[in-house]
Amino acid sequence: MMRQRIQSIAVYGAGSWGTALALQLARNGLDVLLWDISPEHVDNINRQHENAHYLPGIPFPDNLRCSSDLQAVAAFSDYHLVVVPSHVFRGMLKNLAPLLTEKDAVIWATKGLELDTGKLLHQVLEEELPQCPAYGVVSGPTFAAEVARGLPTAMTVAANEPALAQRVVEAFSAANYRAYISADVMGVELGGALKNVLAIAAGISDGLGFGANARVAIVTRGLAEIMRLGVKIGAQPETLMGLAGVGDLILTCTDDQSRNRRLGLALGQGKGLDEAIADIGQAVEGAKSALSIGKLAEYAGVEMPICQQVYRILYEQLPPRQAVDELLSRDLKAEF
Ligand SMILES: NC(=O)C1=CN([C@@H]2O[C@H](COP(=O)(O)OP(=O)(O)OC[C@H]3O[C@@H](n4cnc5c(N)ncnc54)[C@H](OP(=O)(O)O)[C@@H]3O)[C@@H](O)[C@H]2O)C=CC1
Ligand SMILES: O=C(CO)COP(=O)(O)O
Repeated sequence: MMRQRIQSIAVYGAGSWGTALALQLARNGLDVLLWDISPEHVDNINRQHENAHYLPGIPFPDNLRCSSDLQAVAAFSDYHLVVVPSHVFRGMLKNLAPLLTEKDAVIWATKGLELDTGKLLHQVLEEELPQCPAYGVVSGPTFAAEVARGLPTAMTVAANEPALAQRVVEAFSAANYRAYISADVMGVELGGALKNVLAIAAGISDGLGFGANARVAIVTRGLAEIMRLGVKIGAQPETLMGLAGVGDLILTCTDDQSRNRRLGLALGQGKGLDEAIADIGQAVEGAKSALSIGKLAEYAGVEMPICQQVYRILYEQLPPRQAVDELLSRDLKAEF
């Protein structure tokens, strides 16, 4: 299908990431309407011309506005970027379903799996929005605060229609921002979901006071888990070795801006799960994905020992130090 350059876009979720992406698109000249579920949050944003709660000190340009009127936002553009946390992804699409038609293209930046089913988000989208055949996902090593400040960033855009990927890449790309085209929707979304669980593992290791060797062992053996599952369910290995795979894995396992890594640090230092998540006060997707990855791994018939230990620490009260001992005492085997 021929697609014109994207001139306007509706963005759903005025949290850190939805706002940062909306800023990037607006600075590139698109008309952007940002939706949030909370009318109070929307009022504050429109009054202050910034998202003081999630990204303080970053002014909104005039072509970025905010609304809590879902019907008006959905009617604003034929392009829809969903950036709500994964546990409300299906509900968001259900609410959008009566408002969208086949002319609408849906892109998401959410990283995670569906909580109860372990489904990938493109599967949820196909179930909830069968009338929207064109869809895609954006992902990569992209901390919201850095994107909001205009710092150099690269990411991957995968879509089931090449012209859509091309137009979304153009919409985001600028002197400070480089987006790459991909056709591997599954690989891009899987990389983004799995790295969050592994970032919790890296944080736990650092929280326990283990060193650089342990952290990088987790990154590398974590990548082996991502590759094993990804290749088994049909992702392209190159995608998992790219920005949305190993790139994002390294970023979130090694930098304290990551909320998933910070959850791990807190657990390793002896904090409880609920307290640690409350202290962070934002989406910590890995805590949810740790629950659903087990289902996907079981379905695919692959072993994911690090992800499994994270699950047991979070939900079966396994002491972090014992989890590490168990990982180190597994049967010796070939690396690949
Ligand atoms: N932050 C980052 O650097 C990056 C985040 N991501 C991904 O983006 C997704 C969103 O994360 P992020 O923006 O960081 O999270 P935040 O915690 O910063 O914001 C969450 C957003 O979701 C909204 N929300 C909460 N509940 C609902 C609901 N029931 N219906 C609709 N909206 C709801 C919140 O609204 P309210 O504030 O009004 O409660 C808020 O706008 C996650 O999947 C994350 O992994 C991906 C790349 C980078
Ligand atoms: O996905 C992210 C960066 O690419 C953000 O990571 P956290 O959700 O761990 O903060």
